[in-house]
Amino acid sequence: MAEHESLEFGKADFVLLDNVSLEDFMANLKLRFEKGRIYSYIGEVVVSVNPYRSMNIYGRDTVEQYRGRELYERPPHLFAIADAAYKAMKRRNKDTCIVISGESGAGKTEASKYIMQYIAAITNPNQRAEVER
Ligand SMILES: Nc1ncnc2c1ncn2[C@@H]1O[C@H](COP(=O)(O)OP(=O)(O)OP(=O)(O)O)[C@@H](O)[C@H]1O
Repeated sequence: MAEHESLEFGKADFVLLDNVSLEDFMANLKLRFEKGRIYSYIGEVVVSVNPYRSMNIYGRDTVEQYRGRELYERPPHLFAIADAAYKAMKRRNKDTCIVISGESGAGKTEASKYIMQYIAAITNPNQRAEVER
């Protein structure tokens, strides 16, 4: 069983909840957060909880785990969404967007920075200069 499927960390995707109620949603979110899992999915949407502490989950090694993978192959992460958007953009040759929503202080700006960092890391050096610009 993959690490992110282990029940020890709660359900990685809220669509797998047996009973969809606010109580069960919050209990799963809390369990995951307490185990250091700040990201979860609702299908193709990432739910993020602001950890307010530095997490060692955005490094080069993590980038490599997500590069070119499908969404459900790895534990929920912003990098999985970034990769899916990048792949969709290349496949369709059309602009793509990622919608980030949440209340003030939820971590939207940080999330957008990690997404851009990921895109910069996986594009080739010529494109990277343009992404960084
Ligand atoms: N992934 C993260 N890891 C660690 N700390 C984080 C993370 N995301 C947010 N934070 C912390 O929370 C603070 C607020 O996050 P951020 O500025 O991204 O919120 P925001 O949703 O853009 O807020 P606003 O809507 O008010 O601009 C950051 O300065 C940082 O300290």
